[in-house]
Amino acid sequence: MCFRYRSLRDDIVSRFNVTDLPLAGLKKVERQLLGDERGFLSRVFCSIQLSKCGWHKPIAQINHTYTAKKGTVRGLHFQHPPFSEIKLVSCLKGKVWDLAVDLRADSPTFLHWHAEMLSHENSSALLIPQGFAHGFQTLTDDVELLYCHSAAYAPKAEAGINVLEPRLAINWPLHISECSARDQAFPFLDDEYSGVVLK
Ligand SMILES: Cc1cn([C@H]2C[C@H](O)[C@@H](COP(=O)(O)OP(=O)(O)O[C@H]3O[C@@H](C)C(=O)[C@@H](O)[C@H]3O)O2)c(=O)[nH]c1=O
Repeated sequence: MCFRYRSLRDDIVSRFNVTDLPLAGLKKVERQLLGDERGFLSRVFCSIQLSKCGWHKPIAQINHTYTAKKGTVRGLHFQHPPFSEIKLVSCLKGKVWDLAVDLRADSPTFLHWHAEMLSHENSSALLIPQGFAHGFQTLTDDVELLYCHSAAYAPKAEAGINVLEPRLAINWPLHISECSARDQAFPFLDDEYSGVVLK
C-alpha cells in the first residue's frame, strides 16, 4: 500500500484575514471565529500562516495584560537590537486604540504612526514588525490584551518614547486618565534622533 503525504503546510487552513497597513510590514490580522452552540474557537497565532506575513521567528514569550480604566495609555515601548521584537497584539476583552510608530532609521515612513481599533468584538490584532514602538489607549474599562513576542523581555534593552512627543503629534482619542510614572518619564526625541538600525 502506498501513502502520499502532503506537507502540513498544505493542510493548514487559514483562519486569518490579513490586511497591509500604510507602514511597510505592519498588518491587521482579523481572526475568523469558528462558532457553534457551545461558543467559539479562535486561532490567535499560527506560525505557518503568519510566516507569510513577516513573522519569521519562534515565539519567545506570551504576555497577558489587564488594564482597569478607560482612557489609560501604555507606551510607547520597544526594545533595542539585538532584542528587537515582532509583536502580535490581540485584544481579548474590551476595546483599545492600538498604535505602532515606525522607528526604522532607513524607512521612508520614519516617525510615522498608524493606529487601529482592536476589540474582542472585531477579533483583530496588530502584527508589528521589528523597529517599531508600540502603545495603546483603552477605550473601555476592563481591557485584556494578549501579546506574542518574538524576543524575550530584556530590561536593559527596553526603551520608550513619551506618549506626548510633539514630533509624533498623536491625537489620543480620549483624555489620558492614567499613565504610569515610568511612561510619563520617557524622554522626548531630540532633533538628532535618527531611529533604530536593525541588525
Ligand atoms: C514588558 C514586561 C514587563 N515586565 C515587568 C516589568 C514591570 O515590573 C511590570 C510591568 O511592566 P510595564 O509597566 O512595562 O508593562 P506594560 O506597560 O504593560 O508594558 C507593555 O506595554 C505595551 C505598550 C507593549 O508594547 C508591551 O510590549 C509591554 O512593553 O512587568 C516583565 O516582567 N516582563 C515583560 O515582558
